[in-house]
Amino acid sequence: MLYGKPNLLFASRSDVMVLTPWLAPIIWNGTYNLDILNALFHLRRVRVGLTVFVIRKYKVFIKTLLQTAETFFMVGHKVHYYIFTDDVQAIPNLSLKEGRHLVVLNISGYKRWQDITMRRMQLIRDYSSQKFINEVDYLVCLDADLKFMDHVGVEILSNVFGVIHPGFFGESRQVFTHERRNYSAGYIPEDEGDFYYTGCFFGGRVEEVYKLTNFCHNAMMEDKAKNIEALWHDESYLNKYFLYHKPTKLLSPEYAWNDYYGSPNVVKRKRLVHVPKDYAQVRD
Ligand SMILES: CC(=O)N[C@H]1[C@@H](OP(=O)(O)OP(=O)(O)OC[C@H]2O[C@@H](n3ccc(=O)[nH]c3=O)[C@H](O)[C@@H]2O)O[C@H](CO)[C@H](O)[C@@H]1O
Ligand SMILES: [Mn+2]
Repeated sequence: MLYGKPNLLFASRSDVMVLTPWLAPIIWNGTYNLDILNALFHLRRVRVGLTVFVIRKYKVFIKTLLQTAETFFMVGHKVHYYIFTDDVQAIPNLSLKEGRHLVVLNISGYKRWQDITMRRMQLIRDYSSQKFINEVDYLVCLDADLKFMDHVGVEILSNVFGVIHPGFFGESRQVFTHERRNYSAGYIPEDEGDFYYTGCFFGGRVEEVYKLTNFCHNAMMEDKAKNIEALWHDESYLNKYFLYHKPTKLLSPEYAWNDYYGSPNVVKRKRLVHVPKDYAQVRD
């Protein structure tokens, strides 16, 4: 493996935080050498599962997500796409590159969009212990209304990782839309919270994703028994999990961009971007 020697007296980025106070790397463009990482993960023959849910009208998003993933996601590595859907026929049968597989998982779905988004935690948990654990090393869990526009590879992989929401990376705790009702299982006190993490992208080793999704699902069920729902649903419970079980790697907002937030200087590449959607159209 040939590459330039790392220089201890040179900071890869001086404009952003690249290491959290609990010593987890924050992945920004320019902070890593992809050749080194690819070589290490190839030696481990890493297998990556990507989960996505397309229930009811969200089927319109799947083709773009898969097509762009074939170009930009984990190129050269083994990939399993796990598509959870209520309509197997609607999933396009794309021809995939070598070492990449499409697995369509038939589920029944829920009526309310809030339940569809929250119940992803329960389903990912259950499939993690019954299936994913036997087939892949890492899971990457994504929203459907996304498209890859640039490289997303093994630099994201770690025991458990989260992505900093593009709307809040410069904000104070008061601005974070954490759940603030102390009787909710998603509650985060006003003087706690590190970052605001997006619900659209998280992952890690299958065992860790099992723990994360189990926590979030149980928290949601606790609230449901009290007839409440956290402010931003699964995203709120995810933020609660990450507060007390800190992610071992964080991805910068490059990994969950939304053009609504323009083009700030610190964001050099927009890797995974939201596809604009008409809420009235897709959510019934
Ligand atoms: C960018 C971001 O932070 N996204 C989060 C945010 O809103 P979003 O507005 O991005 O949520 P969304 O409408 O994309 O729903 C989340 C996901 O659930 C699935 N789905 C939803 C409805 C439906 O009828 N069919 C279906 O398949 C689909 O995979 C979708 O991408 O808040 C949600 C909870 O409120 C989730 O935490 C999302 O991850
Ligand atoms: Mn979304």
